[in-house]
Amino acid sequence: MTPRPERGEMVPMVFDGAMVDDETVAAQGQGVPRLAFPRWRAVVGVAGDRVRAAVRCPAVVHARSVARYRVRQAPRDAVRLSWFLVRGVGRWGAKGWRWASHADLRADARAARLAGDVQARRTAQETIRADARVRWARAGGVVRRVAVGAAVATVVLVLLALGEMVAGREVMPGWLRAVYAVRDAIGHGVAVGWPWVWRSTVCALVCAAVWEGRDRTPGASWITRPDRDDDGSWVDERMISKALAHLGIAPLNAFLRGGGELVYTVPARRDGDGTHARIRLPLGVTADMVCDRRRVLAGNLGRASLETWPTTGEEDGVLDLWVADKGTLSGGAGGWPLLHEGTVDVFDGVPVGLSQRGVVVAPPLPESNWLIGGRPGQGKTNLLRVLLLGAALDPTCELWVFVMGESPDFEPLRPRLSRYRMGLDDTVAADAVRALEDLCAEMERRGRILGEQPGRPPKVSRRLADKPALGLHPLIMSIDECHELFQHPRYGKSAEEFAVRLIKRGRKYGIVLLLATQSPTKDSIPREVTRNVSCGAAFAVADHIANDGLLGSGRYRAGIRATELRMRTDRGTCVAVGVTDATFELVRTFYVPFEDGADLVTPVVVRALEHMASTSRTMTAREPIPEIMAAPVDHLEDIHSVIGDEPRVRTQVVLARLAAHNPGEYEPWSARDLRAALLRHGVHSYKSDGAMVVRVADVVSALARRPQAIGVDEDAADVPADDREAGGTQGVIPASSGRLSPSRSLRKGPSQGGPSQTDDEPANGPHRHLDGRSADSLPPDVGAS
Ligand SMILES: Nc1ncnc2c1ncn2[C@@H]1O[C@H](COP(=O)(O)OP(=O)(O)OP(=O)(O)O)[C@@H](O)[C@H]1O
Repeated sequence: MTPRPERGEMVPMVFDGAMVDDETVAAQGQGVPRLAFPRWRAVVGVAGDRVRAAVRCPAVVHARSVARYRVRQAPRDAVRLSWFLVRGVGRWGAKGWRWASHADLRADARAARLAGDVQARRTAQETIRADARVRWARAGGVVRRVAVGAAVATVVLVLLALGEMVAGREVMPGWLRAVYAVRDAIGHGVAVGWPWVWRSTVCALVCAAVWEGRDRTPGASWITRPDRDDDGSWVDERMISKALAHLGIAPLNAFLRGGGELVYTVPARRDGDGTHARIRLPLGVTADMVCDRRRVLAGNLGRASLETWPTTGEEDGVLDLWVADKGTLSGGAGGWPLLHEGTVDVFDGVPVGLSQRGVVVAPPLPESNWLIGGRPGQGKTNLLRVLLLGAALDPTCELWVFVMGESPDFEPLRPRLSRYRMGLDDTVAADAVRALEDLCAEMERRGRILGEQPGRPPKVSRRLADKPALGLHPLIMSIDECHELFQHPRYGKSAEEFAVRLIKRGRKYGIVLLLATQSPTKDSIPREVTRNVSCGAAFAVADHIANDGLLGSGRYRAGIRATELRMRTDRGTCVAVGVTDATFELVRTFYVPFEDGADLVTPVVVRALEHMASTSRTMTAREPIPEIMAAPVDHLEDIHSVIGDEPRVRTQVVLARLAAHNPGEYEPWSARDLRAALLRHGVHSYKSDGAMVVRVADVVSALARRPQAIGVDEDAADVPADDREAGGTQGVIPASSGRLSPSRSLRKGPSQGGPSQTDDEPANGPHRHLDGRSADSLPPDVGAS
């Protein structure tokens, strides 16, 4: 008995055990089987792995699933085949009866009688009679030929038999013996082959009857199709027809129920990572009716909605269907092919992503303008950055970037940009509009230069772009969050006007506009812009308005829908039009990270700059021409001129006259703007007869008081530096563009709040002088010289 432990004393617990010595251990060890042939086991293991891999390969898995399915379905198939046989014989009977009774012609005659069409009825009856006569004549001819043939054969056989009876074959001449040999061979062949002939005839008839009685419902199948629980289900015409038959479209259902068969103008065939088919739909059915039921169609085909793309073909009644292989669209596009090496020719194309077919989408930049949009955080900026990085790797491209918001997304590109502004303040909008205006002027210049070239080439080509003296290099301007610019109360209208001009006409001149927005509605992006851009890229959007705003009107109805893209899940994937010859592409964009400390953009920019430094084919090899600046507007002078000699004028009248005098500048002005402009010069407005007025004497004395510094914006001069609107990020000239000559300002700096030079700007900085004049890399107007 175990003694009871004292309270608090530690006692070891024993569960079970036995004492063993070394000999016992050695003896037990001998009983354990040892690995006699480890190498053999390794060989068997490798072979086993190979067999397992082969068994798991898709073709074998597919074959196994078909075989399993067939075995499962065998009893059902036997019953169905019997039923087909009976139904086939029945159908033959019915056909025979219709033929014998001239049922089709009689139906025509009946229809003509009901319609009261005597002539048609008479024609049908005559046709029946003539048909019957021809038939009997033909049957008589056949019977006659058979009877004559049988009689001749019988006579020949009887004569041969008699001849053989009267005289033995031995005495017959050689040729006659040969005739008897042929007769015997034929007789023998018939005796041996007859049981097989009738058996195979019966088999053929049964097969033909089963075929005749087969199920003709669309998608009906009983030979090779496994059911949908097979995870490798594929798409063929039968599956498509079956899926279409269950969409709930009444005219389509009626057509298929009536035994109609859909016409596949392009039969289902492999197309990239999916299957493509083109189907002519029956009367009363249009492709957009199918597009509207896309989710049901996807479900019927066993695919996700994003994997099923029904679109309108070349006619409304033609359905273009592309179905992705299961799961192929869920992976990203992978790394950008130019991330670590390579250069770009923008005339050949910039790789931006993979299409639904798994091929690289690389649209050329010249002759196109882009509108990129979608809900926040879906990858617009990344796509814009990829396009710009691609262009940066072409040393002949000049890049301008404007970001209408506080966002560092394009900071790493800065050294490669000729103009760069970022920020929310008005000066950024002002500079963006000025850049658009400059591009319009540049477009005119390029038009002249092209006209002077031998053969008057219609557009800028690679060859012309490579001639530095002409200054026809690709000029790419990008505006991120462009809705902010187009909706700007002061600059929006001018921005719209210039942008529309550029989009409509810049195409030929190597000038490209890249616009990105979160808000592609008709209020935020001018209609003329959405209508005329050639490339639209829509990431996940909320509704058909945004969809059509980006991709062009009617696209949603035609089934080209970015509304199907899911927020977050499909981040980086967009529906794009105009980027290839196809009606649309589902592009999984390449991702070049610039976030959370990861920056793969900078190395590409460094590479681009190094490439520019090492080649003579750069846009900076040309002589620059200065930025064409907006003419300064002298508000006080303008106010004075519209007041004229009147002692005092109501502010509303001053505003109206100013708007008439310079609509671009003053149309957006409100009474508050006018008051602020006057106050900057110490001029107050007063109330007189219940209305606010401006007195001419005050304006004249303010004019006399103000400094006469030439080239200094007097508004800015009146305002203490600290009170001025914070300037956005200044534009910079690429580091490698040190050859730029000093600017030759055509006009004076901006009218108000022009960006001031900041201390932290790089030495080669924006090259913008304090008087608002700046250099840029546009070439000189050689056409004018
Ligand atoms: N092609 C892509 N592949 C993988 N992830 C991507 C891709 N494009 C974008 N993303 C992810 O989506 C995030 C948002 O991307 P991006 O900033 O380009 O979106 P956005 O639409 O411009 O957003 P916002 O409208 O807020 O500016 C990125 O930080 C990145 O994580």
